[in-house]
Amino acid sequence: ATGLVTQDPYRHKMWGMSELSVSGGTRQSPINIQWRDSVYDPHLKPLKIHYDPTTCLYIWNNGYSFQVEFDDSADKSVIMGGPLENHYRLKQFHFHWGAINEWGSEHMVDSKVYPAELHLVHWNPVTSTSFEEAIMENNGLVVIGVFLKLGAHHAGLQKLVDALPAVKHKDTIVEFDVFDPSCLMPSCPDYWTYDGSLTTPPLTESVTWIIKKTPIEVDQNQLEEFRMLLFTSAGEEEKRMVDNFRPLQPLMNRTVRSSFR
Ligand SMILES: Cc1cc(C)cc(S(N)(=O)=O)c1
Ligand SMILES: [Zn+2]
Repeated sequence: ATGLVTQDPYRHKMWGMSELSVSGGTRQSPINIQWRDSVYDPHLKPLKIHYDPTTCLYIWNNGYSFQVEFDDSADKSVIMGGPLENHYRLKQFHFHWGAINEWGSEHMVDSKVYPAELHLVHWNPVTSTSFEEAIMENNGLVVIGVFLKLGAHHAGLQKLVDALPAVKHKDTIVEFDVFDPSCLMPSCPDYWTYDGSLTTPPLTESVTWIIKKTPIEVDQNQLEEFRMLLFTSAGEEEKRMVDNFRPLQPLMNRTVRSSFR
């Protein structure tokens, strides 16, 4: 993983390992999850996921990743259970990936890095009145992380991949209706959970992370489609959208809990 340092993905942005952690940063993300240091918590419940496919709105390229946005004006696509005290609404999901299959994920497991990582971002409608407010709230957000590994073709992901050429450039958008992101979840219920932060600005320490233990499989062509997106807007000199992951952050005084023995 030392190679990663020279591959500092956001070398053109000062919020990787090199910047002063945000607000005294005691709970920054991503982290390396040391399996043997994680603590089984028998009080952790199974995660309950109820996504309504008709809440899917559109896909857009935000200059960091491609993002699928959902209608979060009601409790239609929600998660509950797991480490959570109440339900959280799905707002968006996006991915992080590398230029090659040897790296790309933000979190690692025993220093193993995956070629990509899916983040499903949810906010707490009980303690916040909007997603924007929840970003600034302690535990205002829950992000589910799912690792992607190279393997079989993923039929559910392909619908998303087929739309990517329409959002090649930064700030482009395409309608995307009726998609159920549950198809991107592994069937294995096991997860780790820890308190962390956003991995992109504003890097606020408002996230309860739920990292699924089992990766989903996608094929080479699907990963290569991610890598054909651009960081840059139409008309600018093209910069391929790759290595859009933040470097590992110090664990500091945190314990990662597991839902499984
Ligand atoms: C709210 C939010 C926005 C963005 C762009 C990225 C995240 S992350 N990578 O921490 O899941 C969260
Ligand atoms: Zn993310």
